[in-house]
Amino acid sequence: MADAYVAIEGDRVIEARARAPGTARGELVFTTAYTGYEESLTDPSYEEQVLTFSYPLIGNYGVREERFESDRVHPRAAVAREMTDDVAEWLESEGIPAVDHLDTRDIVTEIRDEGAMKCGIAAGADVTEQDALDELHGCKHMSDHTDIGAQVSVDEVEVHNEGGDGATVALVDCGAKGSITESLVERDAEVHVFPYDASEDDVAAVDPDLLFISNGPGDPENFEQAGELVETYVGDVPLAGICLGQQVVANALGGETEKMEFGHRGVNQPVRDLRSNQVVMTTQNHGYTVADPGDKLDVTQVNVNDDTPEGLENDDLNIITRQYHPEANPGPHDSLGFFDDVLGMAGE
Ligand SMILES: NC(=O)CC[C@H](N)C(=O)O
Repeated sequence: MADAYVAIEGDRVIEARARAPGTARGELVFTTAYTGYEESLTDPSYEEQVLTFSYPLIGNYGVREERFESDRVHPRAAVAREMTDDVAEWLESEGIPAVDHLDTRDIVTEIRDEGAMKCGIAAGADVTEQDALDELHGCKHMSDHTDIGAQVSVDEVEVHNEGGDGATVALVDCGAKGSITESLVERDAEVHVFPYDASEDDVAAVDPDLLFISNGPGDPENFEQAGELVETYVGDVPLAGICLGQQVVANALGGETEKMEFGHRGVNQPVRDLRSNQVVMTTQNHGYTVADPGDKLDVTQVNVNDDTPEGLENDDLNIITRQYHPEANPGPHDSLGFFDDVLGMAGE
């Protein structure tokens, strides 16, 4: 008998097996990644989402903290065809409901047909279908999480590699993956991690060589202050952005973003560089995209599958942004050169 339920839009309820108990709600999305479940589950970009793994077995190489991208699990719940005890126990210890033994192909097909949708989850011995439906009915649209930055950002400035020989980077933490800081520190940068709502004066105090807007959850339009920093510094300081960072930069410089039908999440998204004509395989996790880059930014890279902008640049203003995750955890590592390029703009 089922001891877990997933309720999706249209009030359809799917039966499952509870792997970690509890109730939760969030935007139902899927990733096609076959490795990197620890990285995905600790990626702050998944805040307020319920993550379905389309790969049928999740957890076959254990759970190791060194692969975490932040200090907690961010999706509100996890859904898999089969989840190992390691992962289930980890999620239970984090208080995150998890379910398996359901047809994840069915869920993926539903999302592909109908788009990313709200869902409710109830798992554990005492739950009912109605508990999952109640969660579904209480679920908000992603864009309505207007202060989502506060849920994922540092509260105070953190400095990494103080006194480092390289560039001074102001990284605006909109929900940054830890490996972005690591990639910069590995290249000798002194990284000042700022709260998502840092002011112009906060940033000016460190006299940065590079302003870097991180990845993060939800709608980029809800990160107004980061956009204001971009408007303030454009032309004076080189600018870089990853994922939500690309979207924030585009919005701030006269472009526009929009919600995609179900987004890109996985580790084998092909991206073509329009200048070199080279294709790289990339890690991705986004549900919004740049619909119009505005007149200050050129689209320099596109997704091979659907032509959406994957890279925006302005050589005169020293701006490079990427929609995918060049820090590449869990990989593939094709695009790590991005960090050399952005630090190159900063004079390194
Ligand atoms: N990984 C990210 O930064 C995601 C960006 C944004 N929240 C989106 O879904 O498009």
